[in-house]
Amino acid sequence: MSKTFTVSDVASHNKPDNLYIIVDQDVYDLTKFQDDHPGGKKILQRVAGKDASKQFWKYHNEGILKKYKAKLQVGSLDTKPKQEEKAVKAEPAPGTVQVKPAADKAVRQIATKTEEQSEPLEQIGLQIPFADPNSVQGYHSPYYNSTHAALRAEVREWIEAEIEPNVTEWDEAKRVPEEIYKEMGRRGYLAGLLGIHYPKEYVNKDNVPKCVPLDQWDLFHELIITDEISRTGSGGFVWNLIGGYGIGCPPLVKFGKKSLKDRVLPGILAGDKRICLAITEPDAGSDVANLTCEAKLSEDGKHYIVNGEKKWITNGIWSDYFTTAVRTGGEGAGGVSLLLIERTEGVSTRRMDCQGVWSSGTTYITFEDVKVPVENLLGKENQGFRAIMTNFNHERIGIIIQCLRFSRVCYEESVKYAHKRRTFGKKLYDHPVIRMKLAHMARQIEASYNWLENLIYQCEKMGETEAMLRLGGPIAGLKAQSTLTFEFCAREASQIFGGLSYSRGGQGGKVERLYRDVRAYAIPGGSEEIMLDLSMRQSLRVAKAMGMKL
Ligand code: HEM
Repeated sequence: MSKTFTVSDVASHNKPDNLYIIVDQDVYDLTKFQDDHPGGKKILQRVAGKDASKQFWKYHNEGILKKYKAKLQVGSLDTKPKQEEKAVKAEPAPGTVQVKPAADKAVRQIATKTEEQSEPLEQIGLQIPFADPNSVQGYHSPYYNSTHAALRAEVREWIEAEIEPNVTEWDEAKRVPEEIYKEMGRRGYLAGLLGIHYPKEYVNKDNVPKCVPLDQWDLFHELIITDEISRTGSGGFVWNLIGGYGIGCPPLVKFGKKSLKDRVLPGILAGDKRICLAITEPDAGSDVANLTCEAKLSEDGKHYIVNGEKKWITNGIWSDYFTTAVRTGGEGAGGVSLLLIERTEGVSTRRMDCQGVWSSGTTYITFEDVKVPVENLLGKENQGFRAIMTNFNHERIGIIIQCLRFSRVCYEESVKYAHKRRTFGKKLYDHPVIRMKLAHMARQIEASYNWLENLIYQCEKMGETEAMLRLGGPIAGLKAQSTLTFEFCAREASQIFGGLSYSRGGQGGKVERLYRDVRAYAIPGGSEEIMLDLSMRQSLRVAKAMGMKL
């Protein structure tokens, strides 16, 4: 791999049975690969022995090289600088600014000189305006310090190197290797996604994030993990890792008995066991108070016997534990409890085929005479409704973070593509109608994201009850705002990519996938209609109780 070639060395490998090309001063042997090349072998034979960088970037994005480099690269040109910058593209798209090492160093010095949160943090990424939160593009922010910057850099490096090149394959296969989930545990990320302090008492001390002192862990660290894994542009991937866990585990941590937590939490936080949230039923979605799955106390009072069905349960097919809403009492909200059901006799799960989030494992569950020890009751009997409602705020914040990053992915992919695709003699970006689309995407993303950061800050500062009362309305409003933003951005990106986002995979692959994922965000966790209505009802009800004057 470390072999050095001159341009004329490469030129001699110019036959179908001896086919080398140059991309960005690296040399690739495509002799065997040409038969498998999805774009055809003749197109490769036409550039055999030549520098094909321009043609390569016309048809592919960064992920391709990340995926195939190790397999196909045989060396580099003698003219290639030894200490090359990390950027993989030959020419950054015009309009994008690569952070220069000197500038980077200066920014780093600023960041380490003081821990004051108002100083700009280290810049990462391509610096395309609005493609990242401006706090990582050298702007001031009151919310972040150097521990946030370090965590973001750590997660981004992992995702770019080991996840992004494989996400499409995993999505098509409708599952993510179990090893990736375990890695979330080993890195200590799972334990940091519970909407509370970092539960270090349940985590092996070698498996915690090294760049953040755990007593400083806050909701912005959680935001960063979710935001960065969402850069993959796959709702299925994100939900595979944190979809079931992020909503199923918090009720166990908050309301589970100590003996139950001691027994099951370490395995879950380590990524060895999986947990999901089972609330929705074939006949009860947003209308949680009317669910029918019943749990009857056995005569000896030692078990609940559970019977019922749950539908659209994320991660259900892979889960060992199900945080389940059951009816233990009479009708309505006052008869609902939360139970941790373990995978045991009487629990059956089957995968559901859905429009989007393919690798998330959407599941139909049946419980038939399942015996659940009373020790597994989370909180008090018939008081589960409140716990479910509190949990919704955390779930919705997660959905908002993901939707806004997916919107950025649609925008970022569009900006890059608009700088390389030419129509009617000019780049797409040079057509005002395309810039208008990008501007409408950016303004919605930025406005929503600033609201998100503000609400997370409020969650950080308020106690749980105050947050539940005063933030339920705004969080519901922002959930609707971000799913609508996501839908808008996916649509506009799709128009910019044209046919490339109509077929699966390739350059428009992320946009095509996200377009299919939109409904998985706009419907669950409270549909847009219910969210908008709740945002008014809840906000005004609470304000009235607090002395609002009309
Ligand atoms: C290291 C060398 C190369 C690798 C590993 C590679 C790999 C791939 C892959 C995986 C695809 C499927 C689409 C995607 O996932 O993006 C593809 C499509 C394609 N490739 Fe390549 N390729 C290479 C070089 C080239 C070169 C040099 C050309 C042109 C001279 C080319 C032209 C195309 C075309 C036209 C398509 C179809 C694009 C479309 O469907 O819109 N490839 N290539």
